[in-house]
Amino acid sequence: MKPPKVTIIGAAGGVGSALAHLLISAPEPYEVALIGRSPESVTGLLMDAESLAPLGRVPMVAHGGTVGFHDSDVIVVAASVPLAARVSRVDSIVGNAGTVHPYFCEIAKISANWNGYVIVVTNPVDVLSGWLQRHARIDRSRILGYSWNDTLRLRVAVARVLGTEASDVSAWAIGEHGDALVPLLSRIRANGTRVQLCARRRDEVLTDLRGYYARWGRLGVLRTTPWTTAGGVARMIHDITRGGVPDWTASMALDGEYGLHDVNVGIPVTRTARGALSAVEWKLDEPEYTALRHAASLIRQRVDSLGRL
Ligand SMILES: NC(=O)c1ccc[n+]([C@@H]2O[C@H](COP(=O)([O-])OP(=O)(O)OC[C@H]3O[C@@H](n4cnc5c(N)ncnc54)[C@H](O)[C@@H]3O)[C@@H](O)[C@H]2O)c1
Repeated sequence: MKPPKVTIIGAAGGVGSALAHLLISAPEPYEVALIGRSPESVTGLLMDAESLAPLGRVPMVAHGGTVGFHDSDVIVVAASVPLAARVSRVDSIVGNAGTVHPYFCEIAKISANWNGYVIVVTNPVDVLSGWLQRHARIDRSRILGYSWNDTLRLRVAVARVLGTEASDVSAWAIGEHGDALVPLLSRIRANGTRVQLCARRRDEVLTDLRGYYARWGRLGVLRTTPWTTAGGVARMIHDITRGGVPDWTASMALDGEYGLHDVNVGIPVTRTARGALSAVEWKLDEPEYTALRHAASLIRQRVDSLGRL
């Protein structure tokens, strides 16, 4: 059987190159097509990959292009303007919208019968995935914004206060990948058992989670978090192409879930009995609903501000 084809846009960047490396090193094979800002940036990656062969692996990786979108199983959008120190994710909206615009226009031309998926990583991720969703003919379950890092960080923060392993924690952060994040502290489980955090521990968890981006910014390194992000995207690609059951959130256009319509917000994703991906709808408490509506309203305004593709 032909391996799934993954096209990565922004392949020479931190996230793009880490993801390409994970995919070509994965136990299950992928055909990986790379698109960079310049052909040379991709040629450099291919020269690097070539020398892996004596280690026993001949990577299936090549130059990619927009003409290869229609036969890709997954298109990952991770191109961006150069990172700047201490700016919020939203500050890059105009520059990044301009960067992804030509690719989005090509994706918008893909037939509505296309069976592939788009994973948008470029920030602000909810806004850009929502912008694409508004203009592409692709089903909402097939355009996903990458927002799982917040949930992963929440699980780490909860594990820290409970003194347990992060892999034993089930906890979810939904809403915006940004300041309007909605951590669902009412749904925490550790080793399968419901956990009620005391006020002090809740504060510790929220300070840890909400302070992550600022702590990272203070390091002054012009780097995002490519290892977590590429690891998360690689897991999503695995689940998408190999029928796995998601344990992740993604920014997906809602169609009535949580009382919201036509807006991309981070929500937990599941696989239906018919195999499609769909949004999980949980009953939230009132402050969580209010926070989610606030996040949705901010995201919608920002998508509106971008106008037509
Ligand atoms: N959603 C998330 O959780 C998450 C996590 C990490 C990073 N990000 C975002 O992902 C994006 C990429 O992050 P990064 O760390 O890889 O940044 P980076 O600066 O290392 O990489 C961006 C790459 O895009 C390339 N690029 C620019 N214009 C291009 C074009 N027209 N065509 C193809 N490639 C082009 C650049 O040359 C660069 O190689 C950023 O917007 C970042 O904020 C999102």
